[in-house]
Amino acid sequence: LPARPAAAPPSAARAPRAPAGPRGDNIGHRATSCRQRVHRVRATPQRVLPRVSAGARAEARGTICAWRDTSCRSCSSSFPAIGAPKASTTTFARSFRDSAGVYLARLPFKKKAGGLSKEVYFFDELAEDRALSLQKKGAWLEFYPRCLEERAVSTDMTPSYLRNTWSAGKIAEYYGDLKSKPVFVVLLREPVGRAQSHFNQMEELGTGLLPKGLTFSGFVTRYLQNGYDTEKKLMWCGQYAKQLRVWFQRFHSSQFWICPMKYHVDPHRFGIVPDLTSTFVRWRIWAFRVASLCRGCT
Ligand SMILES: Nc1ncnc2c1ncn2[C@@H]1O[C@H](COP(=O)(O)OS(=O)(=O)O)[C@@H](OP(=O)(O)O)[C@H]1O
Repeated sequence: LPARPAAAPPSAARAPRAPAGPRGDNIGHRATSCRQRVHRVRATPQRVLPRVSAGARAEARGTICAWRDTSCRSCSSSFPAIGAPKASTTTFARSFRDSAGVYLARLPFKKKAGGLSKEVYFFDELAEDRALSLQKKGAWLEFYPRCLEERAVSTDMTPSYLRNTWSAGKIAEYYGDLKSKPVFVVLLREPVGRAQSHFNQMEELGTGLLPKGLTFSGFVTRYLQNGYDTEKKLMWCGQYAKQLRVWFQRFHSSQFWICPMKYHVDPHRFGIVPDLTSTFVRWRIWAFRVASLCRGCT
């Protein structure tokens, strides 16, 4: 990973000296009494706040500058869906991205869907071979909307992150001091059904990653006999407890929104919430107006 950009030098972070206030606020004034001196000390930190319009300030309230770098004003993903593969993440992504204020990365090299991308693979091993990579951190952020637009949530829904033990570390390193801010969506499906769905997809795609003639039932039998797993680790993909343990070592467990797939695709049947997705989205949009990550919003 590249080193995090160095913090801006103190002189750059410091706001220019304010002119003498006309209304008796003594910021920038010479303190002439003890009382004024105390007031001045308290007021000083406010001087580093950006001088932006009231509307923009309201929008930015509660957002956090990741790098204190005003050259880039794009917002990183604050709400990644990390898995699991074949657990209805595409359905989730579709309903979610149609909600107001929700943004997916728009990748110029992607032809379909106007470049909108559910799966970015930025924190995956694949990222190293792609146009996006951790080495191009700034380039990645440019694909997200700018701060202070009507953005509530920006997201990356790459379901392979959950199973990849390295993705948690990459994300934690990337966010650094702000790693307590993102919230991760995890949809989980009954593991054998998940594996079968994945197996079928690999067969249909003809990836060549399955041994010739192997049926799903033969695969399960071999797994039960000697722990055999395919090259794509289809059985490992369903071992959520082990995977989440790695994530919980990097992030606090309260940062994970974990939902069994059956509740997501058929909430009525379980009498949970009449419309789980939209309720969830509304709640999250509210939450992320407060907690979203952004870069350079000063
Ligand atoms: N609404 C609803 N109801 C029932 N089942 C649903 C629904 N949405 C998605 N699915 C099933 O989820 C499987 C695809 O999951 P993903 O979209 O996560 O796949 S992927 O990882 O993005 O490739 C895939 O499972 P299989 O059909 O067993 O392959 C989809 O049928």
